Amino acid sequence: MNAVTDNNQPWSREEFEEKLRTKGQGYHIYHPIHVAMYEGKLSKEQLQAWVANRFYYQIGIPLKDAAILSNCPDKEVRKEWIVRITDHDGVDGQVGGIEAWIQLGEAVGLTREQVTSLKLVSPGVKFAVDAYINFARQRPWQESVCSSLTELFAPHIHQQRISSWPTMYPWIKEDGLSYFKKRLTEARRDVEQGLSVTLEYFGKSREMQERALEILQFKLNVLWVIADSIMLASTDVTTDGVPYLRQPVY
Ligand SMILES: O=C(O)c1cc(C(=O)O)c2c(n1)C(=O)C(=O)c1cc(C(=O)O)[nH]c1-2
Repeated sequence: MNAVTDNNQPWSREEFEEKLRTKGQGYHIYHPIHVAMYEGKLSKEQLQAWVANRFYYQIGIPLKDAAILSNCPDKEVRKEWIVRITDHDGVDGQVGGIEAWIQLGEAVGLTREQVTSLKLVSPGVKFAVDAYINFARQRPWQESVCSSLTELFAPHIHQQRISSWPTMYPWIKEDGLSYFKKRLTEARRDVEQGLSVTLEYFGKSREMQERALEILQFKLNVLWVIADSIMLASTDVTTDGVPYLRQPVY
């Protein structure tokens, strides 16, 4: 077998999964705002800005999942995928992720209105989240499933917050952490489904496997830009003595 043919061989299922997992090196857990958050270095105002901005991602996720459902003709996949929407919206009297996030907002000292009005959301966060939703509207459903695979890395960052916040930010009410606790189990289940679709669908050729890695990189970029935008919006920057306007005026 010559080198050219060799390069075009698909990776084995295990190798392909390993390549996807290695992408975790670019996860937003390593973004300066998340490192500072973990180390207890954020001010109350910065944490509030993070929670208020991230709310836009939280409400975008069910829209993204509804777009995936609308593109997916496979009933068995839809039956499993639909749970992601009820996880966030709530069902049968149970608090969903969106409500739990609003409660997180209240636990860090924001009002419900401050969170849900979206007045504190920066333009960069809107662009990034909208790009993720639009990707799911426009691309084949298997590509959108692949883009959700940053969830492979999410339990680690959620666990970090559960362990560090009570010590680093004792002023945050303890029940504010319930969103992250709830996601620990949900994300593990989601990842099993997302990974099996991705390994199967993109596993057919090296070209498709490489496409899957590109898609995962796109999603890592979405998360990174969200973090960049929040950091900029919550940091005092001065140009020539003129303070940077932290919140856009609509
Ligand atoms: O707090 C985080 O850092 C974080 C990251 C991610 C992610 O990696 O996309 C998700 C979540 N949280 C999350 O709570 C969540 O429900 C979620 C759904 C998805 C998705 O792409 O479908 N990602 C994430």
